[in-house]
Amino acid sequence: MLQLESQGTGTAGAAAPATGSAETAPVPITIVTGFLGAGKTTLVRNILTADHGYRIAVILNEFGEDIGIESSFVQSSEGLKTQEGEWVELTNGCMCCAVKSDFLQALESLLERPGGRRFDYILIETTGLANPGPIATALWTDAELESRVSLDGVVAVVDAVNIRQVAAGGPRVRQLGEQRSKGAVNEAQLQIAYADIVVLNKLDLASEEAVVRSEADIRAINSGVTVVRTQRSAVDLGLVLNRNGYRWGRGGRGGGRARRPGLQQVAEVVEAVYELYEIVSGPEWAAGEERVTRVVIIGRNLRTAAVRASWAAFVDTPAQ
Ligand SMILES: Nc1nc2c(ncn2[C@@H]2O[C@H](COP(=O)(O)OP(=O)(O)OP(=O)(O)O)[C@@H](O)[C@H]2O)c(=O)[nH]1
Repeated sequence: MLQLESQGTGTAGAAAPATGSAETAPVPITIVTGFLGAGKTTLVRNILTADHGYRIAVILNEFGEDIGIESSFVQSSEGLKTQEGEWVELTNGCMCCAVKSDFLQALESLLERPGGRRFDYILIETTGLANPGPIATALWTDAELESRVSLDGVVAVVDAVNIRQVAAGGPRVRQLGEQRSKGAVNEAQLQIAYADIVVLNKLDLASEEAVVRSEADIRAINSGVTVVRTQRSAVDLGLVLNRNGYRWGRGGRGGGRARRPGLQQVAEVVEAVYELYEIVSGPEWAAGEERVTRVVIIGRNLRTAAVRASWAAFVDTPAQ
């Protein structure tokens, strides 16, 4: 069943800055990912220029040799120039920094700027070929950083026209179907798999049939993800910021639910994709219902005997 949310143009509905938050509260981070040319920078620019009152810092995570494209967006929109690794202040108080590799260093330099004002929000824009998993993981493997920032969510921008194939000046390359060496998963799939929300962009260029097909492709990878249709990445910012999706601590996604006393009788569902996991409270156990733990593992070329043996060793009881 499709669960879709249509979105018009405009960025109305931007989330207001958290009120009364302590100066020491962790700064939320949203990772903006998506395949080459999907509309990531357009989304980041929309967020930076929307009337939300946030003081936002953006880290453009550039792994390639050429950092010209993203920094030119800083220059053209604000008339500023930036060197790699240098923070540039925009006219509305937001900051921008392009880094080739070590975004953690950029994050630390941002948090430790002497006399620097505190930021309400941090965006990390990945390159189109990035796997967002290690970036998210790095945020919770750095114990020092973890206390000062918190991963709020992962937004994947998807090009509704080219999600299946790119025909730019060469052989037609299928973004999702592109074959990789044995065991490797392509980045377009990983970006969708890690996402809390998919911004399905370029609706002006895609037929309704292509959009519906794209939505089905997305759901096949990440069935529970929120999909928002956009043109020019114009999305209600309330949907992408402050999702509070990782409230359960290391790597956990809580779906915004907090554990409360008195709810211990509910079943918990843990859904994990690579390093990230989501914990969602299910319904209460019914009277007399057998309380069992089930583990469902989905993957390719799984060796059942090895998985069972590994599980049995882990729990120290025979697997059933
Ligand atoms: N027609 C159309 N063009 C769009 C839309 N969204 C973005 N674009 C254009 O698509 C191009 C790529 O957009 P970007 O926002 O730079 O995409 P990106 O994902 O940051 O690209 P890379 O950083 O190169 O991977 C730009 O020329 C945008 O103006 C849209 O909804 N419709």
